[in-house]
Amino acid sequence: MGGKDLQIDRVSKRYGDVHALREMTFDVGEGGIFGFVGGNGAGKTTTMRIILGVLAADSGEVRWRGEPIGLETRRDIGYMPEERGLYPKMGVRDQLMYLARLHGIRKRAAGAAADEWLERFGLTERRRDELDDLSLGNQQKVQLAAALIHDPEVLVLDEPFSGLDPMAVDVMSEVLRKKAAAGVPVIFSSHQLDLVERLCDRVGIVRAGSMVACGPVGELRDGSRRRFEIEIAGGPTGWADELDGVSVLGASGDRVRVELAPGADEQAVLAAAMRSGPVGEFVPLRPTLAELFRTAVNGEESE
Ligand SMILES: Nc1ncnc2c1ncn2[C@@H]1O[C@H](COP(=O)(O)OP(=O)(O)OP(=O)(O)O)[C@@H](O)[C@H]1O
Repeated sequence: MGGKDLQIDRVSKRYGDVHALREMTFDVGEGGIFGFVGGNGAGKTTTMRIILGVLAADSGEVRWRGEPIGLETRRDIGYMPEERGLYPKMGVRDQLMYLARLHGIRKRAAGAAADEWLERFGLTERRRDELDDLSLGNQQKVQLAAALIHDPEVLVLDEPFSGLDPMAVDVMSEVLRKKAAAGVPVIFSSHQLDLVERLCDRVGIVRAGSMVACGPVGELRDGSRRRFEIEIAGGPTGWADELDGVSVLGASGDRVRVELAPGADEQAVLAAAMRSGPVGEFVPLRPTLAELFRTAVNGEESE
């Protein structure tokens, strides 16, 4: 996996009194899928628009492979804007071809690319239909095809999964995985946290225009806190109460849930458990992305 291909460096943006972005900072490397999550109005769309250059930042910089991103590179980005923006009354294949031609692709190659993407999204039968006549999910697939038609070097997708049925989600996920595997950095925003957790190797959680947590999903889940559930047959009580660096969160039956302070040794906890009786289970309790999200966005600690 490559270096920091796309860097968003301390980007700030105000709309009048609204401070939409405050020093937004993150990067996406070659072959990575980056999930951009945050509550409504957190600043995801604004960030994506600034990456694309459809909106100017007040300060900060977007860099592509170390250089400030310019018009040429921006042309190589595949963008799926939140407001979608295809032509509702134009035939599906015609508009894909038109967009490919705008990117300088010759007619024959543009036709072949349009046909290929329509085939991959299962829309070959609908190629002559107006976009308007397609279901929402199928329109969404055409939008993604439009972002992909010129074989972009980067993909920036604003909520590409919203409104898709599970089958369409699978098709879309597969396309993003393949693109990432071919070295194309992919950034997408979503409110579907289970999907983000499944698909992304890194996530960024945004609150009020800033990045509040960013990294591989596994690391964020491991790093936020260390909790364990321990089962000892016979359910002795109080065995964990006096251990250094250990708080007991609760107990029921044979099980005790504990949280370790930073630096506390989990092996010492295991040894203490084993002295108290036969240990059936010693299980790390890792928060889900949804729990991390709630903690990061609300500042509330979830059990
Ligand atoms: N054109 C605009 N004029 C004024 N304020 C704006 C404009 N566009 C966005 N904002 C404000 O900037 C902030 C960030 O909005 P943005 O659309 O980037 O959030 P988002 O994370 O994409 O939200 P959502 O998940 O709801 O799509 C919000 O407070 C929003 O109201």
